[in-house]
Amino acid sequence: MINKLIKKIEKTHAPIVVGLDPMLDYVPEHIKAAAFKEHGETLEGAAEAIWQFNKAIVDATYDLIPAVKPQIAMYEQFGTEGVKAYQKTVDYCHSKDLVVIGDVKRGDIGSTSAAYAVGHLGKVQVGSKKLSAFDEDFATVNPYLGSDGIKPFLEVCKEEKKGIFILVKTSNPSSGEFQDRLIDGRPLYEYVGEKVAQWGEEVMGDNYSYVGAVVGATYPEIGKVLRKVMPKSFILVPGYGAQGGKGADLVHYFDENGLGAIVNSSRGIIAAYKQEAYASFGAEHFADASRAAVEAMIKDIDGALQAR
Ligand SMILES: O=C(O)c1cc(=O)[nH]c(=O)n1[C@@H]1O[C@H](COP(=O)(O)O)[C@@H](O)[C@H]1O
Repeated sequence: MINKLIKKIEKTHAPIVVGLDPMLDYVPEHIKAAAFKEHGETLEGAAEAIWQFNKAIVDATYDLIPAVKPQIAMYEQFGTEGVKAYQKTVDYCHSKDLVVIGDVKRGDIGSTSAAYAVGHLGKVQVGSKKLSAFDEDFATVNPYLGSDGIKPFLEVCKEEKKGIFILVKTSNPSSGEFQDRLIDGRPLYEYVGEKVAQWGEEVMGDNYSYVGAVVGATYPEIGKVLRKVMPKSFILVPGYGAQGGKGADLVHYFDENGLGAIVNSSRGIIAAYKQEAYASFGAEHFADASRAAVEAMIKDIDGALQAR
């Protein structure tokens, strides 16, 4: 899957991923009204609204982008109906040939991680059959439990040729509380980065490993260091747009060929119609606003890469 992701980035010239994080507040009133008319103000109604919202955004942007990243929390808040909307979104994105990064941030003791890995990336044994469940292409993984929480994911990645992005340095304001702590004079994120590089050696694609890393756009100096620590790991870079990251900050996350990183924006794309810059589209044309925001993001990142 890492090879497919890279091919798609080369084809679209867009090292970006659209984050499908559909909070109900971002869904325009006309979509909510139609969903509530059919299902009432219920969890089912909410799930229908976020699904219709996602579908319109995917339809408006899929030809410009290589990948999407649905964040499962936004769906889980609506219970099983929300999880069904997550699944519909994953399947629909696959039908549009998009690479799907399931932002599920899993990781546990070995046996439990194995179940997460099987459910999200692999196939679960049911009687004589092996069945795919969520079937994303990549999943985000939390490394805090150490190697035995990661190894089951590596096994499934090997079998299925899928991938993971392991949290190394997250974009949030308090990420330094633990991740920047010095151990023998070096920050914890560097140790985690080294482990990511090591785990990645076991599951190499053509040029990059199936094991990637998450490094937030909000800490560009750290991104520069970690690019060197993990030369064969693709970096998923969240924190662009709504959290303040800009193209010019991100050039060091990429290799000399403009590969090696993929930048996520969620609210900046899906709720673009609520921003001043795209307000002229209006809520009716929210998906066109998302397309314009994708085009602007590609231009910003490509411009920064060309200028370096
Ligand atoms: O793993 C992630 O994707 C992630 C890691 C991180 O360090 N920071 C981060 O913001 N994310 C996710 O990336 C998305 C960012 O959303 P926006 O700030 O709206 O672009 C959310 O789905 C977050 O959960």
